[in-house]
Amino acid sequence: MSIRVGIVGISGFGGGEALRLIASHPSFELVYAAGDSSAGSRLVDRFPGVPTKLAGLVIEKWEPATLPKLDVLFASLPTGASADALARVPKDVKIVDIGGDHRYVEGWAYGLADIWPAEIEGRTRVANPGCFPAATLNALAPLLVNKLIEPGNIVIDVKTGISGAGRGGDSKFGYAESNENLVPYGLLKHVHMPEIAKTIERLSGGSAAGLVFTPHLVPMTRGILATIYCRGRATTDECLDAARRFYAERAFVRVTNKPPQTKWATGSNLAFVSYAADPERDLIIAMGVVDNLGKGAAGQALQNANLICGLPESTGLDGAPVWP
Ligand SMILES: NC(=O)C1=CN([C@@H]2O[C@H](COP(=O)(O)OP(=O)(O)OC[C@H]3O[C@@H](n4cnc5c(N)ncnc54)[C@H](OP(=O)(O)O)[C@@H]3O)[C@@H](O)[C@H]2O)C=CC1
Ligand SMILES: CC(=O)N[C@@H](CCC(=O)OP(=O)(O)O)C(=O)O
Repeated sequence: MSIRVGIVGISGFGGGEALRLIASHPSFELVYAAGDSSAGSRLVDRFPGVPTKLAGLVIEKWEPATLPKLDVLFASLPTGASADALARVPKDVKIVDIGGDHRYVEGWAYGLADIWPAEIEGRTRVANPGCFPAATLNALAPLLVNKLIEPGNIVIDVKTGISGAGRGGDSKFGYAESNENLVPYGLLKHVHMPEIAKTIERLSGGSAAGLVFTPHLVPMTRGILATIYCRGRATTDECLDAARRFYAERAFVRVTNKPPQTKWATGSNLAFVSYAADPERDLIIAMGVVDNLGKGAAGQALQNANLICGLPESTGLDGAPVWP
């Protein structure tokens, strides 16, 4: 069965990763590519290594009124640039929005594919979580659901690779500014705080009022490591056991005894979670690792597309990570 898919924002980092994954997906056929300044280029001009079958596909100027017949559209546009345009996409085209415009918006499923796949199946509009929520919520979910931590007292410290900012990102993310540099940003008000807080509240039934979230840019291309400080009396083994039970049927979340490393996930849709706890100090440290372009963007987007198309969720996503 061939499922006709399109990508708008294909020249960007998220769209380019969606292209890479779709190119080897057994059921998805890429028939439409769109963008803005890249319109008119063939895929091979932007991606010299693209498989031959896709090389001649021409990137079109993004215009929802002129879409070809599509089953699924992946939107990977700057946050703020997709809401109006996606509202004009015909209802029979399923959409997975990788950007931030539809998270916790009426009519859209919040696509935490490893945590509530049943809420995504059968939907036609899915908002992919942000890259930081993807890393942190997979680590927190087993603790929150099993009431092992206080939902109102969580401190999240996150490190991200530079590709998280996109290729259209601010020039302050150039090599000279980023190499051998560590940069905290978005303190106290990062845009991902509301979706993290809402999900903590949904999973725990309590308030996330004390949430602290601080991201840092680190000089690597891909990867996110979230180190999350929580209050709770469980032991390390109890946290690991809770996570192993919670993810027993899930294909993409690996629970590890060792603290996870960003390279474990590179190029994959995997999420790694682990825990270290000291009950006497009322302290649980949860750790989560993803590739920001994998589980943090295009990988989870394809997992969500599989779910809404009625395919096994791992279809086209079970390749091993890149190592080293
Ligand atoms: N990078 C990451 O790790 C993650 C990104 N995201 C989100 O995904 C979205 C895309 O991010 P990312 O790929 O990094 O960004 P990039 O800056 O790398 O790419 C942006 C893309 O959007 C296209 N675009 C911009 N404006 C328009 C427009 N008006 N009409 C049509 N196309 C347009 C650009 O096309 P052109 O080149 O043709 O102008 C380009 O393909 C953002 O919302 C981002 O926040 C989410 C999770 C992780
Ligand atoms: C390094 C960097 O800048 N990362 C981005 C997160 C990327 C992402 O997930 O963005 P959306 O929520 O807009 O989809 C940021 O902090 O805003």
